[in-house]
Amino acid sequence: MKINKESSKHLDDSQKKFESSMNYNNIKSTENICYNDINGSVNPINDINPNKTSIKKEAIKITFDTNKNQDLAENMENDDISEDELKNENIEKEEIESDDNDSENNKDELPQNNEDSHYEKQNMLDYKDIGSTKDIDVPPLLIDQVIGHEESVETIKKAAKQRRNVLLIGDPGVGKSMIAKGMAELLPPEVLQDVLVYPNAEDSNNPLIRTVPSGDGKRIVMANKSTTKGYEEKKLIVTMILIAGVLALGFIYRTQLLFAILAALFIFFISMQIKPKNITMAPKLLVNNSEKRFAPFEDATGAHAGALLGDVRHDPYQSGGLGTPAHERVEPGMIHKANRGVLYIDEIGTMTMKTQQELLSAMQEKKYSITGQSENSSGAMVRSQAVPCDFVLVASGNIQVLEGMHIAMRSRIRGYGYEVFMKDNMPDTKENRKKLIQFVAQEVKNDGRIPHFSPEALDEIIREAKRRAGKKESLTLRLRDLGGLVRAAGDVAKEEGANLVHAEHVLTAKKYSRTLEQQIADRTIVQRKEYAVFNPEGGKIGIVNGLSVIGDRSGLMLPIAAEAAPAQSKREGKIIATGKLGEIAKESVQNVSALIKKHTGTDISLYDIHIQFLQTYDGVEGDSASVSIAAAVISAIEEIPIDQTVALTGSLSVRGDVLPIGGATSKIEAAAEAGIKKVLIPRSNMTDVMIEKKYEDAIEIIPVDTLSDVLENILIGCSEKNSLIKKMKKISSAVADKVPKRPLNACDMPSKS
Ligand SMILES: Nc1ncnc2c1ncn2[C@@H]1O[C@H](COP(=O)(O)OP(=O)(O)OP(=O)(O)O)[C@@H](O)[C@H]1O
Repeated sequence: MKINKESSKHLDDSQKKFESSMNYNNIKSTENICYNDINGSVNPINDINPNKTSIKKEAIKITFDTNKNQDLAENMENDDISEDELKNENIEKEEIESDDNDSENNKDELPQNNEDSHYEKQNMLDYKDIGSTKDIDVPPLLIDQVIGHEESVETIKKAAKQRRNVLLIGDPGVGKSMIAKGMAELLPPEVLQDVLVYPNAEDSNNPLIRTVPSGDGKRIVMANKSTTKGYEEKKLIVTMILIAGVLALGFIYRTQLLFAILAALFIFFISMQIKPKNITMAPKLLVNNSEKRFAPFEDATGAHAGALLGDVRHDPYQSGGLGTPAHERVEPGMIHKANRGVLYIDEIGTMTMKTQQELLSAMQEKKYSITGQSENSSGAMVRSQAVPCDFVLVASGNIQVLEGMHIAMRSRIRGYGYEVFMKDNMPDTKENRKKLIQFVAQEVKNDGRIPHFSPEALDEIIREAKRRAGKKESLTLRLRDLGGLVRAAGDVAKEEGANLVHAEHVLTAKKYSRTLEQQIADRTIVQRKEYAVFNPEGGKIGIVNGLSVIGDRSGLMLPIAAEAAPAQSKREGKIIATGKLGEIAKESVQNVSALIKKHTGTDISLYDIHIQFLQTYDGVEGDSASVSIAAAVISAIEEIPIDQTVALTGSLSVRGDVLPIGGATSKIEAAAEAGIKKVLIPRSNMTDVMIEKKYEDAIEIIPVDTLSDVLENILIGCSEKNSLIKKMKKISSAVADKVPKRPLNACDMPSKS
């Protein structure tokens, strides 16, 4: 086993942070920490550390143990650690300790950081004190159930008070529609109105509109109905008497029977047509708010023009006065139903410009006439008086939605309201974990079919929220997805007849609730292995195992091949990249050429360099493959093989520094799934790593800072590799500064720890 000294200090930080995330206190060292696994057996913390690799175990000991040398000596016995390495470890330890001391001394300078770490160590999560989520009170108001968007909620409360429009921009499932619904609860319900539509005696195609306080509309229509009922009963009796009389005469005068039947039918038909004035003038209740406790909330997402703006139904019997009166065919739109309430439109940019324009004029005028939306329908002849539609618009979508949004609409929201950008994660603090627990309690209550969650199950949910955040010290706010896991875990527990959801139910649910992208990624890995697109063994020139992300959080192996051929053009060589590259990916390919020239001294203008993203039919975007591209190209030019047991990811700056990327955890998991033994990731991503327990022993995670770190870890071949690294050091002083102080590793094949 080899010790990666570079990573030890970093691991120290990661370990401390992870430890605190696990809600363990009263510990003297990491060795005291145990947890129960699915099978109920007690395991040391090393087994649940996401950053844990064989190397990291050592690093942790170095960090926490007082008898370090003794441990190292033990490790030497168990593993192949040389005395030199032991010395280096001592130096490393001293460095770590002095760093720690430094940070102690810098306490005053860095109050925030130290406060945080102190806080992480000292505070216990309160949720261990609760029996289950049953003990958690769910706030009655929806707006108070919104987790993690305190600033947005404040803005919404302000907007509700002043009846302002709001534009919510954020990722799917972060609670935009929930906030909009919550806003409706904050608007005063006592000012609601009902809307009635009456026929217009002078112009039947222009029905009249009347607004009354909410509840009155229903009363007026009911009163009218009871009058109508009495009249209809009387009319029926008279009609029956007349028909009976005529038929009786027909029977008396047998020869006239046929006439009598025809006369009876005629009487029946006429009586159907007779309607006194008070009935023909009966109103139709267009908007009924009588039952509403809160201001109305109308979700008009994806509504077509008729549903949004109101419509008048077609009547094939319009001519001759035999059809349904125009006012009875008038149908309200969502803008009218949302009067004095909230009209919510998700993905507003997908609405046609015409509909957005109409919506805009409705917002400006606060009233909007209803007319038939189809030009070929008789409804288009009808136009009601203006119907009130004084709503608060809450529009939402992701950032791209702005492109499809009518410019005047956006300006109107900005001028008379607020624009809110919603977060997709929140800091991992005690307070926020409590909020997540409240979220689980809410989801259980709202679902109504699943059992409550035990503290260990909550622990597992919080850990998953941390993983899904994909960012250090953060918890995800994509709570719709997390709610899916809560429900799936509840279903598993229910199936087993458990009274509470336990940690093992959450773990089982995680298997069932894999996203489509995760399933596709799994299948792609199997396929690529089958067809030998990549093979995690040995070394190959110009082929590197890159890593990418599909969907939200699914990693995928991205094999990249590079080939360098003498330039065909005398003036300069070309970089030719294939595999459906997006703009950012193309730019990163260009940047790599500058880097290679600068850092290896090779004039790549002498070559035509072909870079292929193997089997990427869906395209590649982002620059997180730039490190991989650089490694593949350097390997191709210098003809030094690349270790195929290693995968890597990272964005390369033009100075050769490896910069952080997104989706570190899922990329590492994808690499482990593909049988990769080592993965190189940017050092600054180390604290983001929260890999699943099952991958912990399968893969070694190595943090890298610079391109030379990458090459050191990925190239195979003793003399060529060393001379390349030396050349790089010599050529670029910038790189030389970044090269680690430690001596070069002995050249060897990758370790199989
Ligand atoms: N911040 C949050 N606090 C509490 N629950 C949340 C939050 N975000 C999402 N949820 C849960 O997820 C569900 C779906 O959220 P919601 O529909 O509001 O998301 P959205 O941002 O509007 O998504 P989309 O843009 O896809 O419509 C909510 O009903 C709630 O159960």
